[in-house]
Amino acid sequence: MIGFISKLKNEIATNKTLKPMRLFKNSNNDAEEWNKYLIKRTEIEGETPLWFNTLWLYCECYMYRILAQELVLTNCIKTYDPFKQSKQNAFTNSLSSIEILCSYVIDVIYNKRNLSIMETKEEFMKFIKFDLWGNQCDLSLSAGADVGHATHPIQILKLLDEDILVNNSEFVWNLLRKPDKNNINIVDIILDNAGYELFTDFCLAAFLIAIKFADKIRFYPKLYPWYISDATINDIHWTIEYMKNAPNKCLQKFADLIENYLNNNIWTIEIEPYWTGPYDLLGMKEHDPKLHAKLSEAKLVIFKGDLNYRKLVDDINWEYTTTFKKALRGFEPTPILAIRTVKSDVCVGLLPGVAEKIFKEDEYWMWSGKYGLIQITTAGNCQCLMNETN
Ligand SMILES: O=P(O)(O)OC[C@@]1(O)O[C@H](CO)[C@@H](O)[C@@H]1O
Ligand SMILES: [Mn+2]
Repeated sequence: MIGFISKLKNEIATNKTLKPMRLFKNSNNDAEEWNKYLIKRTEIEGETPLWFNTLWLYCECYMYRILAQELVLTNCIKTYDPFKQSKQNAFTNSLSSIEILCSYVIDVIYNKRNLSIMETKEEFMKFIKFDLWGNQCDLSLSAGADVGHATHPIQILKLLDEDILVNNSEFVWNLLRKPDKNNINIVDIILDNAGYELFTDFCLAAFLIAIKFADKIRFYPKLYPWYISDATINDIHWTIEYMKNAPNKCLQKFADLIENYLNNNIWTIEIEPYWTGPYDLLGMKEHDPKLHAKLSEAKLVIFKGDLNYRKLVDDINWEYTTTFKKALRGFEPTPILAIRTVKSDVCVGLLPGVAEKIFKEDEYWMWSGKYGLIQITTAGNCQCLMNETN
């Protein structure tokens, strides 16, 4: 593996071609699909894709996928996750924020059962924001260097409101509070990072169940180690186990609640290879119609994070004022909610002049994760509600 990695690093640094992945006998994973995609890109580009010349989204995903493939091909480290320790550190580095948030969640779920509708709405808006800012912690942006959440997650919330460039939480509230046509209200969460962000996903999911906005939450982790910090099923189980054995009573209580949800299929963990495949999300209907149909059963699908956003809008440098719905180009198995801090240079749904104004203040704003988006397809052309919940 070390030999493979140094060769790969050299090929990247010297702008060599991307190579087909090695397959193994009776392979039943999607490496062949990746190889087909390489042929397709070769046709489109008129030559074999080169590391510096091909699409960033494609070659970056390919890098993680070929690394996973080489690991799978070994005899003794097939299931080794090279990023496991970094992900676990990302969680423990954020413990003080996690404990504060956890006692808040436990209080809302167990002690505040009789909230008025307005109070519930206020909490709803907060839980979405906790989940948004959780996305600031990713190990890909920091190139693997330690990350953690260190500020007080509740006190800081109001101060961060001006950094939410689009906040469609009101539309999300209106969608979820209406009873579904089906009897069972499903919310799907396409997860992003393990560590603090995954914990905020748990908080939002538990809150949605507590206020009966969802009967079932389906979590979708990554099948392979991905973008350093993305959550795999092992990371989910490790997180719950850690919480269960932590000295903090709130963490233990929350872990019990989560286990109860999982044992009763109120929460499920769904393994789908599509998220680590070569296609953007518009391609799902053609390449994985079953998954597309599955998502359409949900009342809402939440896509967490920057990479999912890039896949939603196909990493196209849309005008910043293009509507979110338009940038999705027809991918809408059900209403789609993107909760993402801006860490790469794609962004849609802004009011005219907003992007230009921020560029004047900070030319690197699109790479920093300072700004957030809460964007839903049902907002249609009203995507520009700025901080409507303030
Ligand atoms: O999807 P996430 O975890 O929010 O962000 C992943 C990320 O840091 O990785 C890429 C750079 O390697 C960018 O797309 C993005 O900034
Ligand atoms: Mn990630």
